Amino acid sequence: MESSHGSFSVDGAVQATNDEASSSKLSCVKKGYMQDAYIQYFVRKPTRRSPIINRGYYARWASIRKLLLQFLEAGSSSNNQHKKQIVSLGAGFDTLFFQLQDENHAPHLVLEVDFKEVTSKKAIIIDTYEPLRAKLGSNSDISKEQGKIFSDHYKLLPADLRDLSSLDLILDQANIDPSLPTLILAECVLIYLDPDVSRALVQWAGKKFPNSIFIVYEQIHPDDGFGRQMLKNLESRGCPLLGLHDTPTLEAKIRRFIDHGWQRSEALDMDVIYNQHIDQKDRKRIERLELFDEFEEWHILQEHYCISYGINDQLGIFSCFGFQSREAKELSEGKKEDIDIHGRRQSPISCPINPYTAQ
Ligand SMILES: C[S@@+](CC[C@H](N)C(=O)[O-])C[C@H]1O[C@@H](n2cnc3c(N)ncnc32)[C@H](O)[C@@H]1O
Repeated sequence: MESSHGSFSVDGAVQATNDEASSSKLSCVKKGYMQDAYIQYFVRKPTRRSPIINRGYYARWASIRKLLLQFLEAGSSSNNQHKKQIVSLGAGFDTLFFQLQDENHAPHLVLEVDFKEVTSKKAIIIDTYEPLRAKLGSNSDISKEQGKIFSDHYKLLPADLRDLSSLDLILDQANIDPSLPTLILAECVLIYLDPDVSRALVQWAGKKFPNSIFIVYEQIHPDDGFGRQMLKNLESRGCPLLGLHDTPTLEAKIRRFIDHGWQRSEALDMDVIYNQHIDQKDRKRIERLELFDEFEEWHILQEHYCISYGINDQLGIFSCFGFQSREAKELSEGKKEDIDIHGRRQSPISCPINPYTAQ
């Protein structure tokens, strides 16, 4: 089918990146990097990935998981317990909803959005495998042809993210309440969109959700040797990183939020996140899983991925959300020992401390 916005080959190739992501996640799970009882159902031909790819996916999973848990905990100590929502844009075959159900962390509502080609396949798989279908609860309605699932706490709906009016429509269909604390996730998604489109999407979300965190995981630094090669590789596979030149630095990722209506924003590259913000014990555990000698490539690779987030906090529940500010708060409250990655004791710092924080 020809998309109204681009050629079949580009949309088809971008959709195929989801199969690759699922396959890499399964490879990680099989090697013991992380647990996910559900990703197996979404991968037809399991493939073993190299240690560097496995470690990269683990870093991505662990860092997003850390932010996600912060979001789910935010405001829980106050008298007004808020229902929470997750809206995953370009969710692909992500199994987050199913994992959170098992862990008793599931929020009030999870809405996943992707191209219809992807949501139809996801609906078929969920309908086929009982362990997935059972998680939807008894009150569920699956339409495989339309790529739609409606259940009490999980909705899967098709939309093209380039069409904001269709997004408005599906938020209504999914019964999303824009005033509730909402986590918007875009993992390896915005970078495939034209920069005008991703800016419009960021602005749309910022206006729509006054109490929200918008987390973006994607590539950065197109202008060095590694960055140019990364661009070339994806272009040759038919899915160019259309947004990379528009947001080539951490500052640019932050500006995309701040210039489009978000109250606060932070951005960190994955090398920093992996070294400083992922649980050290778990990092040590996964570093023993496979023989690993590609240290130089590893650092370069990680420097070319980043996480940025925008924060809208009308309710005042996200004041210490984020990698740096949250930890700084724990430090200043004496809940945590302030030791850097070299084991040196640091002086106390107050929240927030990220040099890239913009207000
Ligand atoms: C690399 S995959 C990532 C999937 C998932 N977020 C993850 O991290 O595993 C990118 C996903 O974004 C979706 N996507 C890209 N452009 C889109 C658009 N314009 N509308 C809807 N979905 C889109 C693709 O179909 C694909 O499933």
